[in-house]
Parts: sequence; C-alpha cells; structure tokens
Amino acid sequence: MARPRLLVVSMSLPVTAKRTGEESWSFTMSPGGLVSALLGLKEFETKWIGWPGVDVHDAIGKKTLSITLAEKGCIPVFLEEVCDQYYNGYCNNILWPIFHYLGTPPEYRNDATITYQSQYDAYKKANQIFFDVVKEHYEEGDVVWCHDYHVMLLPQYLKEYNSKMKVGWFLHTPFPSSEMYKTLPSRSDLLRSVLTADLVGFHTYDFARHFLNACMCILGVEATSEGVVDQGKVTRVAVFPIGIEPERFINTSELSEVVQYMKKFKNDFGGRKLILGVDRLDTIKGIPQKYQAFEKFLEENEDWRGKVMLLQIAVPTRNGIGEYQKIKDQCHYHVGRINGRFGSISAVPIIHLDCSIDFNQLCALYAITDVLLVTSLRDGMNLVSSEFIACQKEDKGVLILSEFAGAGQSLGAGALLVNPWNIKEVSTAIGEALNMSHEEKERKHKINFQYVKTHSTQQWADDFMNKLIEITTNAELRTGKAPLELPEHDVIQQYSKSNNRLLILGFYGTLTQPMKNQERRGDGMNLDLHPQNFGEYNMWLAAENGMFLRHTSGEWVTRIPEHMNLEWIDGVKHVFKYFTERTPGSYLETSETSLVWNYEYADAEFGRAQARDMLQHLWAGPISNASVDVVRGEQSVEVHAVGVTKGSAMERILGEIVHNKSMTAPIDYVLCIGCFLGKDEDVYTFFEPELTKKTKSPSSSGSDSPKKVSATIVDLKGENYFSIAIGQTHTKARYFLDSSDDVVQLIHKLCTHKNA
Ligand SMILES: O=P(O)(O)OC[C@H]1O[C@H](O[C@H]2O[C@H](CO)[C@@H](O)[C@H](O)[C@H]2O)[C@H](O)[C@@H](O)[C@@H]1O
Ligand SMILES: O=c1ccn([C@@H]2O[C@H](COP(=O)(O)OP(=O)(O)O)[C@@H](O)[C@H]2O)c(=O)[nH]1
Repeated sequence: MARPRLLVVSMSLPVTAKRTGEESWSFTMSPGGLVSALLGLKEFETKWIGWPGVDVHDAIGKKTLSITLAEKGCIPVFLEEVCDQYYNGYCNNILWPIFHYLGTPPEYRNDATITYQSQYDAYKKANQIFFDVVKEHYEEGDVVWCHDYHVMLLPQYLKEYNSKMKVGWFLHTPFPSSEMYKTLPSRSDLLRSVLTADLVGFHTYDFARHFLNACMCILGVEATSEGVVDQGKVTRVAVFPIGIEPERFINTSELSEVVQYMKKFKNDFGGRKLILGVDRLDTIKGIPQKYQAFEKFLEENEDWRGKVMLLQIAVPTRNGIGEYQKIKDQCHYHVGRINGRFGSISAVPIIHLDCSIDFNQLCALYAITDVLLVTSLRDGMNLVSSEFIACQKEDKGVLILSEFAGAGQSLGAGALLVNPWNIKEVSTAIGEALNMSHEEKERKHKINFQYVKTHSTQQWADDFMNKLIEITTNAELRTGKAPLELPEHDVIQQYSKSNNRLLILGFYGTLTQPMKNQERRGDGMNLDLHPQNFGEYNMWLAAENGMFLRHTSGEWVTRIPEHMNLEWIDGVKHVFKYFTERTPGSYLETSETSLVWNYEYADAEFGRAQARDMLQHLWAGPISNASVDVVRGEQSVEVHAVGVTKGSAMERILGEIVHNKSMTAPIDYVLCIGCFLGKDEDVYTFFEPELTKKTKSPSSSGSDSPKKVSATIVDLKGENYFSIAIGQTHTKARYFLDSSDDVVQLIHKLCTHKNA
C-alpha cells in the first residue's frame, strides 16, 4: 500500500533561520532531541511545518524565507506578536514546568499585560496560526502528525475543520501525574482537544497511564487499556519510545576527521578520565545537582583529584525566559566554586561550555568518554544517552542515567540508574563507574548497544504511523459513517412480516429518561430493573451485563463464567465503603461481578472530587494488578471483571432463551436499542456475522460458519436487523434515535401495528 504523505507539525523547524540580507537567509540546526529524532524520518514523503526561529514582519522576508525553506521540505509558520507570550510564556513557562513537576508558576506580578489568561490566549492564537498553515497545505489522504505540548489545541482545530483528517499527537516530554496536571487552569480544554486525535502517543507507560488517569479524573471519561472512550468515540493511547538514527552516529564516529578529534581531545585532557555531560541548559536537566555530586565525589575521593574531569556542554536554549538565565548563573557559580576548590595551576576539574558544538566533535567526545553523566530531574526520553552508546569504541564507557529520564526504562539494564536528587548516590555511582572492570563495562554496553541498534527513530516513526493508519483505516471500514436516521417505515414493515422476533432493549436511558438527581428524587418512582415493573409482560430480564437472567414468570439464574477472577472484590468494596461513609448521599451497589459507587444524591462538586480521589486509591491498591474495567459514569464509579460486556453475554442469553422457548423457527427479526457505554457496544455487532452469510442447515456447521450463533437459531439478512443507539454520534449501531421518548413511541407503533 502506498504510504500517505506526512505533515509533521512542531513548534520549531529542524533549522533555525537567520537573515543575512533583504532576501537572503542562513540556517543552523535547531537544538533538542525532537529535531534530532525527526530528522531520521527518511521513509516518508514529509513536509515539516513549524516556526523558523525568527520573527519576520515584512512581505519580502516572508516570501524569500518560505521559498528557501521549501527546498528543505519545510513550511514556516510566522507567529509574530504572539510568539513571546506563546513560546516563552504559555509553553515554556507554564506547561513545561508542570509537565516536568517543577510546579505551577504564579502569575507575573510585575507586568499586568502578561497574565495567565493573556498567555493562554496567545497559545490559542498560535495554535490557530498553525492550523491555518496546515489547512493551506493539506491534501486529501495526508497524515498530520502533531508534536508536543506546543500544539495541544491543534488536533481539535483540524478535526473540526475536517473530521476525516488522520491526526496523531505525540508528546515528547513526560505527562505528569494527574495530581500535578490538574493544577493547570486550562486542563480540560487541552485534554479534550488532544482526545480528538485518532492516536495519542507517549514515550513510556508511566506517561500514558498518567494521561489516562487525568482524562478519567478531570473529564470523567472512561479509560481502558486501549485508550479513552468518550460518547462512543475511542481515542487510542499507546506507547512509542523514541530512538536515534544509530547508523548516523556509528558511521560518523568512524570518520577520519572524528578520529583526529578523538586524538586531539585525549591529548588536551592530559590522560585524565573524562566524565561528559551534554544537555540543553534547562532547569530540568539537573546540571547544578550534577556539579554538586561531582564535588562530593572529589571531596570523598582524594586519589581521584587531578585524574578525572567533567566536561559539560550546556547548549543554550530559551534565553528569553528568566528561569533559564538564572540556571546559567547557578551553574557558573558552582563551576567557579568547585574549580576554585579542587583546581590546580595546570588543570581545573570542570569545563563548562555555554554553547552547542559541531556534530563531528560531539561524536568524538562521545567516543572517548569514560562516563556519561545524565542527571535529569525529569526528561521525556533523553536521546543523548543513546547517542553516547552508539558512538562507543573498543574501550567502553559507563552510562550513569537518571531514573527520572524516560530513557531509564529502555537503557536501565545497561546503565547505573541514579536518583539525581540524592547527591551522595550519584557521587557513589561516579566512583563505581570509574572503577568498573573492563568486562562489566563490556557487558553493560552490549545490552544497551543491542537496544539502541534495534530501536531506531525510523522504527519509532513507522510504529506510530502504522498504528495511526491502521486505526483510521479500520474506523473507516468499521463504520465509514455516522449512524443513519432510523428508517421507521422499514422497522415496522419488517416487524409485521416476520415470524419470530427478538427485541433487545437497554434499560437506563433507553426505557427511562437519562436520570438527573432532581428527577429521581422528585418523582420517587422505583426505576430499578425489578421484575415487578415488568411482571405483566412476557419477556426476559438480564441484569449485571447478562450475568443474571430470568423470565418474568421464573426465577433469576446465574450465568457467571467459570474461572472468572473475583479476588479484587473485597479490596474494592473496602475502598468504596470508606468513601460512602465520607460522602453524604452516596451509596454502594454490590453484585456478584461488579461494584458501583453512586454519588448522584451527594453534592455534585464534592462527589466528583471524592470520585477522583477514590480512583487514585483504587489504581494504587486493590485493582493495580486485577483484570477489571473501571467505568466512570456521570455520577458513579463502577468496577467490574474484565470482559463482562453486554455483547459477550448475548450468546449465553440467547442459548437460555432458545432452550426455554423450544424454538421451531429461526429468529427472523432483531431490533436492538440501547444507550450503552463504549465497551458494551459489542451488543450491536453481535449479529453482524449473521448478516453476511447464507442460512445454513444444522449439519453444515463448517469452519466458515460464524461461531456465535447456530444457523438454525437466526435467519438475518440485513433488511431485518436494526441496531439503534440513543443520542450517540460515534457508535457501532447502524441507526440512531434522539431520546428514550422516541423509543417509547417506536415500541408503541410496533404494538399498534401488530394489533391493527
Ligand atoms: O526547541 P527548544 O524549546 O529549544 O527545546 C528543544 C526540545 O526540547 C524538548 O525535547 C524533548 O524531546 C526529546 C525527543 O523526544 C526527548 O528526548 C526529550 O526528553 C524532550 O525534552 C521538547 O519536548 C521539544 O519540543 C523541543 O524541541
Ligand atoms: O551541541 C549540541 C549538543 C547536542 N545536541 C543534540 O541535542 C539533542 C538533545 O536531545 P535530548 O533528547 O537528550 O534532550 P532535549 O534537549 O530534547 O530535551 C541530542 O540529539 C544532541 O545530539 C545539539 O543539538 N547540539
């Protein structure tokens, strides 16, 4: 299959432009791992849309820059006056610290024009500008891949413009715990927008889990292992750890120019062991902590003084932000102090460079490094670690890696993992690395080299794109369209023509109004699915997702599958009871396979807050390893065994009904109406295989026979099957009805027609 064209959208283009004349431009590579990684995307026809790193206000400038960038496959986004409050403000002074657990910054107090709101407005405006550029260049079939926290509103703008666009969003930073994320004032808008994408990707499982948790706690939507389900729409959430382009580093480190650099540097360093740090000069990289740990090491290991040095490449970044200027001063302070303390006339222990370096020199440094020291306080991935591994030569170095970098999960096995806040621990790790045996270094390197070689950036992009294409293609095949208006005439016609009819009706929201507090409190009606409410009808009642079944004239029978693990129930009940006692008006509904905590009669705001806390307790405790689904209802939290869906119960229910009814003719009419959660929508597709096959005799149950229902039981073709969702725009049902009133009217018409 031909690969679609890829529109990559990120804040920064891979090159930063500098004006050299009225119509001329020069370029340097933009800093950071995102750019390094995406430059490795070779197998897609790609256009890259982003900010060129410079403000351009005149028409000639914009035109000439656009033409020059087009030769590099890049399309500029001119952010002009919003740039400062957008990039330095909302993105890097609000989102970045929150996403990296550095806290929520207070509003600026010394400039009334820079407020939280003004920065968020700039963020919205900038995302709108990105959208305008994508819209201008989008061609049908393109995949739009949005990158990072700078463009969280873009998926929504794109989908509102064209719901068929294939849109992915990938976050390169950590996604913080929901406790941290929920401090962000615009938390809901950003989540809702991201959820409009078809696929949402993260570097690690932790980040994905935090995101799902935030969606559940803040938006109250259902989160499953597949992603987020909201009003029937599923947003897939998955993990794609990024890599590097290993060949680029391996090959470069073999160039003769690089070998020359290696010799030169070794000579310059005078035989001392080299500890290397390569980071953007960012608050998250823990550079002051690194210096303190090195100082501690020198303090406690007199023998090593003069025999080891730390070279820190501190790549300039985000100079317009006060915090970044402060961190520079802090680093300089530590370097001066430590060099003063442990330096000699011939050498100082730390070399700190406030600049980026040439790629060949970087590879040469990686190749001769004895210890790469990564002390990020938080880091999405940290590609420097992988680059170092790729460049290593015969005499292997050791990777000391912060456990708070995403890379810790991938490269931890071949590294010394440290907590960068624990100065003593990092200092000890430095000693361990410097004293490590050759064999141990080889062993560790081998593990990581294997990983780095096989998890390339190309692989990462392929995985993400393949998943995105698979999801969007399947979605097209599965429904291809929104549900249709119900052809009422056909429903009635087919009903009257048929001999053996099956009507499957949901209860809450289908036969009842969706209930709000006041309504239920007011009328005092008992709306439980209780046989006494249906006693006069000849029908079957299924409760608890089909786990219990009875005819109105009979007794309840249990249909719990054997081997269903229900060990989690006691622990969950304990947590539910705790919250019931502390939330006036809430109550607990228990059953054999599920537990529901309902706060519909509690104070709405407090109930929601309690539900959020309860979910945290559940995830951390009783359900952390259990096979359960957690369903967050509008005013309830439900926990039930995995796989307990209405569709999976259909087979059992049907078997029971058929058995009891001693059916002679196959079912030739099915009407299935409901207002179900996403996971229960399989009830609509349960009969679908029947529609595509011819009715077979009981003896011809060959391998192509649908597994679910015997051919003698059901005879459906398509025109006599109607699946109907109430009030859902994304659904597996074929048709929709607006409300339960419509359901009642429809049933009424079927009855009168029959009786006429
Ligand atoms: O463009 P800047 O503001 O100078 O920032 C540079 C990039 O920093 C961040 O990089 C992240 O992406 C890397 C690759 O996935 C990852 O390894 C690293 O841990 C992250 O910090 C930022 O997310 C990018 O958008 C910036 O371009
Ligand atoms: O002078 C330099 C030194 C390093 N890098 C690159 O910057 C990236 C840093 O990526 P990482 O994922 O480690 O962290 P980020 O800066 O994205 O937070 C790596 O690809 C480095 O090769 C750079 O552009 N210039």
